[in-house]
Amino acid sequence: MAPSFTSPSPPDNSKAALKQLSSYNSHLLRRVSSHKLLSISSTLLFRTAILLTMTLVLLFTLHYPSLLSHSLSLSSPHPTNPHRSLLSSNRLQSLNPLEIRRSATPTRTNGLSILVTGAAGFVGTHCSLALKARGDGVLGLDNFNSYYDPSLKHARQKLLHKNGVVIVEADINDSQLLIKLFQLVHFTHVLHLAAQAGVRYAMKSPQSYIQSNVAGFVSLLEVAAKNADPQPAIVWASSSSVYGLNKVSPFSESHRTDQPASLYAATKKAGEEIAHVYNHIYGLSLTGLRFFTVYGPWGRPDMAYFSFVHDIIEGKPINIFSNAKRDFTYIDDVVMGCIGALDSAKPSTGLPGGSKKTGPADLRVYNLGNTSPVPVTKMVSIIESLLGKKAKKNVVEMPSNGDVPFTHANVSLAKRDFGYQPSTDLGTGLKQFVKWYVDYYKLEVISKKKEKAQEKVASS
Ligand SMILES: O=C(O)[C@H]1O[C@H](OP(=O)(O)OP(=O)(O)OC[C@H]2O[C@@H](n3ccc(=O)[nH]c3=O)[C@H](O)[C@@H]2O)[C@H](O)[C@@H](O)[C@@H]1O
Repeated sequence: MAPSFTSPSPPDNSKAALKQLSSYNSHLLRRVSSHKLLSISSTLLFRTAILLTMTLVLLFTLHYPSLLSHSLSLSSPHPTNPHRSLLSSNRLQSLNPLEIRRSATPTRTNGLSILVTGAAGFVGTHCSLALKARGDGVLGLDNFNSYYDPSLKHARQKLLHKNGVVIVEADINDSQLLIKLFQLVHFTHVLHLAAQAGVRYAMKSPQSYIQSNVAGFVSLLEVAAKNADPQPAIVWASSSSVYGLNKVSPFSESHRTDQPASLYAATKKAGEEIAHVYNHIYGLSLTGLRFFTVYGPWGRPDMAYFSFVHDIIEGKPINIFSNAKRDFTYIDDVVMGCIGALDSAKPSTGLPGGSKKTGPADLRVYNLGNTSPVPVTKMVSIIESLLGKKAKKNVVEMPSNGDVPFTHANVSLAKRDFGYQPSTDLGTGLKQFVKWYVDYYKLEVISKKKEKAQEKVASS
């Protein structure tokens, strides 16, 4: 009998087998489709993640271009700080365009519109007041740093505010903010006085000099050359200290300035070279003013005459560097010099957007001194007689900390070009300073007394 290949007739449990098979199939199908689903969804997830990342990067770039521009265009020695951009955008939002424009708009025909950097500083305050008083538009900028008591800077700010000058609180390294200011106002001029001052402090805090006097200056020049429309004429504060170890006296602008004695002097000299570059490439009109030991009311507490008055009143000893002489220059004379430099500056010749200049522009440098050096010992005896009190004097050797033994300005160039003629001798100028000092600090004492009296009333 041939083997029968006929399958045995299905057993009776065929239905159960079918059920099993279909359940197996559907299980398989479910596994397959869940695998498919898994791979599809993971692809989707991957793509969505990429899309999301790209969107975020795009949004970030659009929102914070300052991060990129800082790292690309600023030659700041400091690493880019993301907080700075956030700070900048906060400051941008807090700007009041109406107030800014009102402050910067001249009130006389053909008046200038001037951005004064370092407006809460000593020279900045006096210049801003004088410019505003003659009908120019003035907007101040200051970072109110704590190199010396910021309350004095705020008191100067109050004075300026009373006289219609607004100060924007910001750093000159904040290029986004500078750009915004130049968008709001078509400044005809910049009086750039913001700087890290002080000769001897450079040994303690060298980086602050680089940040303000080099990087900050470049930041301002970049914006003035590339973003301002029209490009403003810029007058800025250099220093007598650029003469360094020069022995030829009186100091004239043609003398050598390649031997600075301090980092402060070196950064001011660097500023003069940087000015040359921006004048050469972009046609910025640039005038550097070499100030000679400027003093007067609302002055800087870090300077010798100021601290001597303070210490003599307090009965504290003072150190006098033997044989030191300075061409002390009174603030009102310096203000006249700054205004003369602003008025005589020819316009910049570059086109906005950083295109090359259309012709040569002004590149000038002037001494603003008093032409009459006085020994520091003499300065102290004038203060003693004004205060009616003797100083406790320690006459010591001049320490080697960047100081130079003497300064003496030849100002014939400034006289020729804008009529600069200093007219205040040290005795007259110090008298004005002491008068201010007594008034200013007496008011403080009175207000403290009042405060105490009020506290007593409140506690009783
Ligand atoms: O002409 C300038 O370019 C510079 O003038 C001043 O620098 P400086 O002349 O050193 O002014 P002070 O610090 O007020 O010193 C005045 C004189 O007093 C002397 N001095 C200073 C301090 C001290 O304790 N004792 C002392 O005899 C100094 O040697 C100097 O001869 C400013 O502080 C700088 O910011 C400015 O740029």
